Amino acid sequence: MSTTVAVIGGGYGGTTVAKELDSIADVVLVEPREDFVHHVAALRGLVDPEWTDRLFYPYSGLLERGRVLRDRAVSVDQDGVTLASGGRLTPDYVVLATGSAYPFPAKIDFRDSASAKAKIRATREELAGAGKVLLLGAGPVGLELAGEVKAAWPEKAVTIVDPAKEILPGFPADFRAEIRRQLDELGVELLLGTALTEAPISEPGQAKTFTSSLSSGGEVTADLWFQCYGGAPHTAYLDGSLASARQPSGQVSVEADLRLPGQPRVFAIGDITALPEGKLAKVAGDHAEVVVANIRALIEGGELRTHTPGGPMISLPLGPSGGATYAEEVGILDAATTSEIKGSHMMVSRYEELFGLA
Ligand SMILES: Cc1cc2nc3c(=O)[nH]c(=O)nc-3n(C[C@H](O)[C@H](O)[C@H](O)COP(=O)(O)OP(=O)(O)OC[C@H]3O[C@@H](n4cnc5c(N)ncnc54)[C@H](O)[C@@H]3O)c2cc1C
Repeated sequence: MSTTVAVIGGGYGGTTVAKELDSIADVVLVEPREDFVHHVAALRGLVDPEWTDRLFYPYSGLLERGRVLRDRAVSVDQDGVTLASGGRLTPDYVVLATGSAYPFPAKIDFRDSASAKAKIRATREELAGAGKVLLLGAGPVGLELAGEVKAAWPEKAVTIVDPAKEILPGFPADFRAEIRRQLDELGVELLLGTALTEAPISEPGQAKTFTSSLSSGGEVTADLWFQCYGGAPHTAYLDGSLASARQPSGQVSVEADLRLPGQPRVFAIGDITALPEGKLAKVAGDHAEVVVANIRALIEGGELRTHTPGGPMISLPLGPSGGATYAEEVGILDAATTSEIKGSHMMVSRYEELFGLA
């Protein structure tokens, strides 16, 4: 009888595990969304109408033998998975790959793709009519969104506000300086070490002019704002003896072989893991490779592999032709290289291949 594997969450990590185990195990991928959403390109999808449809990939092309169950795990314990539909799975192995939530437009919280696309299009219309755009948060999402807005509408005023004193802590000063130089060149106003003293009167993404005071003195007026901070891992479903692996942050503790402590049959990968490394699709893919190798070893025999968290890395486009990239092995890469490796194509060909569209 074939080994059964339930993969919970069909994002960057989960789809890789499901696809790669499809030929050696009976795989069930549990995912509430109608389509895979290529969130790495979500901000391009907001500003550029040609990109909106390119964010969505049907799960139907992913697996040959296994199935994709359009459902949601409401409880996962040491013995199996309880689904929102009421069903129960009791596989040999469970891979938790439920990722994280992030405010729109960086992540899109609709499970049906028509509603998701309608929300993106409606927000783009609001954005198109706004002269002054305020982004709260100068992390990778706020900075990338500033670059996308400026690339699509150079005439708009874009201001980023963040209480931190510096952008992108943990990255080399030269990298931060290069990003700041390009933001200056684009005319993006960066207000660091300050915060709004009261919340904007409008909803995020809604065109409605407001003025708010800044904690450092002065005020800021904008026609529309977005929240560019506040990611949170999806792990509330952990139950039974798995619940103790859940940290106060919501992240899940894992051993070096990516199993939950004391759990021989339950793995976790990607954004939910409590590992000291960047929360990246690239990292979720690295975790997926280790888990695929380990489930294979558990089925066929052999040594288990371990994952060692890597150093800081980022590829930060500022529009299709701007931005910079940093990784320890390569150092700082310029705008042209960043455009070549990410900004011009947002890595869609990888997903066209994964979902059988290439
Ligand atoms: C704007 C933006 C740009 C980014 N750019 C890059 C980049 O250039 N390079 C890079 O490497 N990373 C990038 N990232 C980070 C990257 O998107 C995440 O690190 C990555 O999505 C994590 O993958 P994951 O598999 O852990 O989870 P996710 O991709 O978040 O997938 C989790 C899946 O689980 C599903 N799920 C959630 N709860 C349940 C449940 N209870 N039951 C079943 N399914 C569930 C969700 O619907 C989702 O489909 C970017 C992120 C954003 C927001």
